[in-house]
Amino acid sequence: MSETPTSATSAVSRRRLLGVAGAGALAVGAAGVGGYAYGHTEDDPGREGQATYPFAGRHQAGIVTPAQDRLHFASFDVTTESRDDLVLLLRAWTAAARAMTSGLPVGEGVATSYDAPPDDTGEALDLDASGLTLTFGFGPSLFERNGKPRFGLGGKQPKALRELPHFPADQLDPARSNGDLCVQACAHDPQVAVHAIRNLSRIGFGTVALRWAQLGFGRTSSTSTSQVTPRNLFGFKDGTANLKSEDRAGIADFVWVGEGDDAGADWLAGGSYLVARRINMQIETWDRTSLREQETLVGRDREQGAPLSGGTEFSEPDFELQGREGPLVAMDSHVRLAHPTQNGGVKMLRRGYNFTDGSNALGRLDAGLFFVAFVRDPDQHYIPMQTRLSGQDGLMEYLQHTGSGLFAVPPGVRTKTGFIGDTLFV
Ligand SMILES: C=CC1=C(C)c2cc3[nH]c(cc4nc(cc5[nH]c(cc1n2)c(C)c5CCC(=O)O)C(CCC(=O)O)=C4C)c(C)c3C=C
Ligand SMILES: [Fe+2]
Repeated sequence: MSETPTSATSAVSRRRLLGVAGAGALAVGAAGVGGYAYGHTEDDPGREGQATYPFAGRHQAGIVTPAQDRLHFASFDVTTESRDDLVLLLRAWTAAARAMTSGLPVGEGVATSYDAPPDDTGEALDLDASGLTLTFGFGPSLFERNGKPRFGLGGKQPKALRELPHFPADQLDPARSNGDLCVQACAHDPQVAVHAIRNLSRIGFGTVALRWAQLGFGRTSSTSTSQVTPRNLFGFKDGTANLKSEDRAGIADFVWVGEGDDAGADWLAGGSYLVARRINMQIETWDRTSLREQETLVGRDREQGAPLSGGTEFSEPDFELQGREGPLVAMDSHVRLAHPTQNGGVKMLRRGYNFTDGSNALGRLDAGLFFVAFVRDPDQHYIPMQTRLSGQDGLMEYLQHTGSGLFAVPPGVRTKTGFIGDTLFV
């Protein structure tokens, strides 16, 4: 559905661009590809299936951008203690991100010395930008480790940027959790997303080390009303009641960090917080559960995604409506516990993906949902809801949270000389 590029100019492969423009003329050629130049529209999330989304802007791309179908998420640890080296890396990542999101190869592409490795690893050379967005975040450990400030960032750590607390039933694997930096790469084509993380990782050699990574397929949320609601691995429509980019007031209230939200971290204004949770789903047990039980646990019907209180997919659930055995939308159903009316009016922008990572020792699928959400304040807009769900949600019987991370997502790069995180480092 989202695989078809809608922009004729941007459906041009990197190889053709090199052929036409030549390596030395890349910057000129790039301006015509869309997105590489600074012609972005402030706050415009773009259309579903677009082949290029602008990299520069007031906010980073990949948040309100219509969720692409593929994900490669990576978390890195910084291996240097030099602030200058870290800033050099962020500058180099910015240049590479500008190029790759425009459908261009990294650096000089393949047209470098025969005696040296090419700047770009090459597997995306025949592909266009494929709607690639790269969204960067900073973990709490970038600011402080073992009680000591790092990189001169003492005093700049946002108050809400702490490791997420232990939630009931968490079974977190430290090797799949946290990290100093994160990059969310989303694209229509998985090879483009993987190419992006691989090249950023390669550029970072000697400065950062990959800590953990997650591939995702099949978005589990819509972030625009123009998108069809996808399904998760339980077979249910997921994303129906998600916060959508067309809800400008909702996005302003619940996604973007505002000026003055945190006086000690004004650099984060225009940014957001990214919550990542790797949630394993007991697929085999679910597949032996009756449809009645499945729908009761979710609070919606499987076919249409309509609330069990009646109506169609986008009808508002009626939590008061009683059936023969109690409320039609059960007290411990996922939808009731996650609904804004049960959470002090809180709405959330979810942007997760299905995943399968082979099978486990019991011969069961190691599969689930890589939950990603962007929130303005994790203390108000994520932690209370997760506490409620982890403790009371009937679905938890089928879920295991195995990975976790919280990252502050700086605002977008706004100037030609700007770089990711420049509001924090300059
Ligand atoms: C803490 C936040 C949430 C986690 C973690 C989470 C995991 C999770 N969700 C599903 C399946 C569905 N979730 C649905 C709705 C929904 N989920 C959350 C939050 C979390 N989900 C919210 C805020 C909502 C919207 C509630 C509302 O306003 O009605 C749905 C219904 C369809 C929809 O509205 O998106 C499904 C289905 C799974 C399987 C899962 C963990 C693996
Ligand atoms: Fe959910």
